[in-house]
Amino acid sequence: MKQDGNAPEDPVISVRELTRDFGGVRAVDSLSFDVHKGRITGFLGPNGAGKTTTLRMLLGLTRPTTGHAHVFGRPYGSHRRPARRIGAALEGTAFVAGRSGRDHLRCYSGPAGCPRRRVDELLELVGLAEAARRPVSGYSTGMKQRLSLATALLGEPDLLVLDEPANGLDPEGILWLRHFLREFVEQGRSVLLSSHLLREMEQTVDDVLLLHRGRLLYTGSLDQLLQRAGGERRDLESAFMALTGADNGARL
Ligand SMILES: Nc1ncnc2c1ncn2[C@@H]1O[C@H](COP(=O)(O)OP(=O)(O)OP(=O)(O)O)[C@@H](O)[C@H]1O
Repeated sequence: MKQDGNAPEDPVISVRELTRDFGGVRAVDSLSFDVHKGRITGFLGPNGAGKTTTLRMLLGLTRPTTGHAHVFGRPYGSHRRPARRIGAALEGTAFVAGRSGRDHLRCYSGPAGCPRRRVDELLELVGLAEAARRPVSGYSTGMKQRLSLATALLGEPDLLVLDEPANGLDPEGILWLRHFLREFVEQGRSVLLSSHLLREMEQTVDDVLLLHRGRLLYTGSLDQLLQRAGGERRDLESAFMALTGADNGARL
């Protein structure tokens, strides 16, 4: 039976021929891919590859030049209560400097349809309970990442869309994030995360969308990509280099 336009076998995200130009610059070039339920999908590529622009189009924040991006079978903006289905944390989230982490979450809890008591549960979950009453201006980058994640979780979404969630996290934080995301998808939910940190993501993702200069180089499982990479070092960086040509100056 179809639910909200999305049968179990349907992709959680479907992107078709998605393109975005900024003036003369083609930031995203004819992307087509699907993201599947119960998987952690890594949207990977070097700085400037077009990851953030794509995620912004997915979330209805940037208009595509052509093509479309659907979440649960329809554009993000046409969901009645998007935060109940899709939790998003994009880079550069603005926080009101003097506001505490707890008050930040409380402000967003109403629009997300979340009871206020859940705010304290979420602060505990992301490891910010002790810092909850301190102003966000005093938070480290990693603490802000945790707060962004908690904000994305307010609506108890089925899908998390995270832009560079590992940035600013220390090794312990990255390990924590990895475990958290694994538990999240084991509940039948899904994650799309962007990152330029290929080594970190190799330990985290199930599926890979490899992006370079706005174009998709690979879409499929991490295992298949590593198999294809061949060579002595079967890792994501080598696979990326093999797909782009090792001497093309791509910076990771
Ligand atoms: N608002 C904008 N105006 C003009 N150019 C833009 C704009 N947003 C992005 N771009 C350009 O589009 C390209 C892709 O940028 P984007 O931020 O999507 O890449 P990214 O893969 O997310 O990079 P990073 O890992 O550095 O965040 C870059 O060349 C960038 O300069």
